[in-house]
Amino acid sequence: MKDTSVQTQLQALREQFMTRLQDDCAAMRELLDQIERAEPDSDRQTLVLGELQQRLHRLAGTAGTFGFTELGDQARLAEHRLDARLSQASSGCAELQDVLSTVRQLIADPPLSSSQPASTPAVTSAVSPHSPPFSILLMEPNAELAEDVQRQLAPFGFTVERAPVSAFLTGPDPGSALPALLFVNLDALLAETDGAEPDTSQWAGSSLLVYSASDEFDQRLLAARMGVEGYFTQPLDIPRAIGFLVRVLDSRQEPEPRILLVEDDELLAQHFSKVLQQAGMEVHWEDDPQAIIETVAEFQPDLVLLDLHMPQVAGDEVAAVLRQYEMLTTLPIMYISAETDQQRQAAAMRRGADDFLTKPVSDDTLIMSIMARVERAREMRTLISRDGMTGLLKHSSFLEAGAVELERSRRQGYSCVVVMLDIDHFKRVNDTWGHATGDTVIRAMATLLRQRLRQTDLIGRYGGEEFAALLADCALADAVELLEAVRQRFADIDFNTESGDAFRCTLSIGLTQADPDRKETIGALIDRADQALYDAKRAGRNRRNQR
Ligand SMILES: Nc1nc2c(ncn2[C@@H]2O[C@H](COP(=O)(O)OP(=O)(O)OP(=O)(O)O)[C@@H](O)[C@H]2O)c(=O)[nH]1
Repeated sequence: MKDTSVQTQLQALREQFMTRLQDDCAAMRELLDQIERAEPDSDRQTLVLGELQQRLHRLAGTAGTFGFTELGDQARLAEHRLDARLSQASSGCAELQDVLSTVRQLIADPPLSSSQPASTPAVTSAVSPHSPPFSILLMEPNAELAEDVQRQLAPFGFTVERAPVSAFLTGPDPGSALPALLFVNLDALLAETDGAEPDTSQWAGSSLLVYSASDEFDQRLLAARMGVEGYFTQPLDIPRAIGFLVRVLDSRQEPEPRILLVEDDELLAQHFSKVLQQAGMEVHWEDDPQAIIETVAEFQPDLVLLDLHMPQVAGDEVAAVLRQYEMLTTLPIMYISAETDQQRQAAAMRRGADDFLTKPVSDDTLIMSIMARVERAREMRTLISRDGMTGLLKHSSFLEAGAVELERSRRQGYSCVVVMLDIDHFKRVNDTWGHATGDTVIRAMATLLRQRLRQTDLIGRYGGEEFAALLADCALADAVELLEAVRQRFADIDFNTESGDAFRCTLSIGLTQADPDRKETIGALIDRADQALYDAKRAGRNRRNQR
């Protein structure tokens, strides 16, 4: 359903554009008069021609966005003709007169009546409708394998239902909620369809993960055409599959994409902001390119959307400055510009950008291009910064992100709590039940932390069975309450082994508060939390201690 208040706001912006157009046309009329009064081929005339070209360029970029496609196209044509005239030293007077009279006609009677209303985004929310706990529907004909997968998923807090493979073709039960994720034996499914590509449309909205005995290209191609998010070969490496599955489900919980928009035209910026916000994104508009570094540090965008032609600093120069910072190497930069010259586009791209969208761009294209980039960048970032087994931040990434968060807490004056957690007598778990079971305990610990802590908290796998967390903007008393619940919940988990035995584990916790007024480093705070953890271990384990 479309959000009518956003539609009304977009319509209001369109009306503002029409009002501004009258002023723009008056300004261009004045420029045309000045050009005619100036000495032909004089510096003065060239200067004013340049100004007129810039105004036409802006009109070409904005008119289409507000639905006035024909006006935008004609402005672009006139801009290109003027550009050609300006890039040659001099050319026929008649040609110039012809362009100028075309512009005069265009602004005297701008083609507004034949316009389409600005397109409205079909995608109204990028946020998944599912909420945790996540449900997984498993379609595996082999009961033993199915039970094994179910058993290994149990400590992660996911609901795992089973269904026959034929249920894939009949679709979800009417009235029942769509599972967050389908985990399907592809070979068994293709046996049901005699090898034909199964129709997945009834499961749209569920993530699809498949496994197969085949690693052939044709089989993988068929899976790609079905839109699967993960493909595993058999025999199934269950811990690896579970790690992937947890990542897919986690990605559904990612915070909304944060888009930094650098655009000097306020009306366009407002239009893009509304369209992206309606699609579930958080948008920060920056009209001063010189403030970009501070804004990036503060807002932490997932993507920068850059206008190319801005009065003070060009978009490609901004991109080049951003790329000077090593930590911003993977930040996606996308231009959105009325520039259609392919050579200029390529030159701008070489300065470190990832994409080029040519204005006018439809709202749907804008949303889909941005979502595709953000999702890909998030996947890459996850691979680089996260531990494959648990999905938590790696040691070095935790320290890096922790330092940034502490800096932010100092600027904004809130306090943070740093926590160290360690599974008790973990060596015994490995020695008694085997390393694979030990891995399951580590994963369960990670999942529990992710479920209990907030999205904004940082959680890292600090060492083998040692975890670190930074709870942002959190009072010590709240942290104590939260971690006490984590400790108790962990002690309640029943771990089942392949041999049918069950066991439980406990956890020791050390925590300390970071005072925003004291400039302590993340390393110093972790040391203090670690000492508190050591005290808890010495005092008998399965307890929490603070310093
Ligand atoms: N299964 C598994 N074990 C790991 C992993 N990383 C580290 N370990 C094991 O974790 C154990 C840690 O043991 P210790 O540091 O001696 O401590 P502990 O047995 O947990 O005892 P306390 O911390 O004193 O309660 C070692 O046996 C490591 O081999 C891992 O990724 N998987």
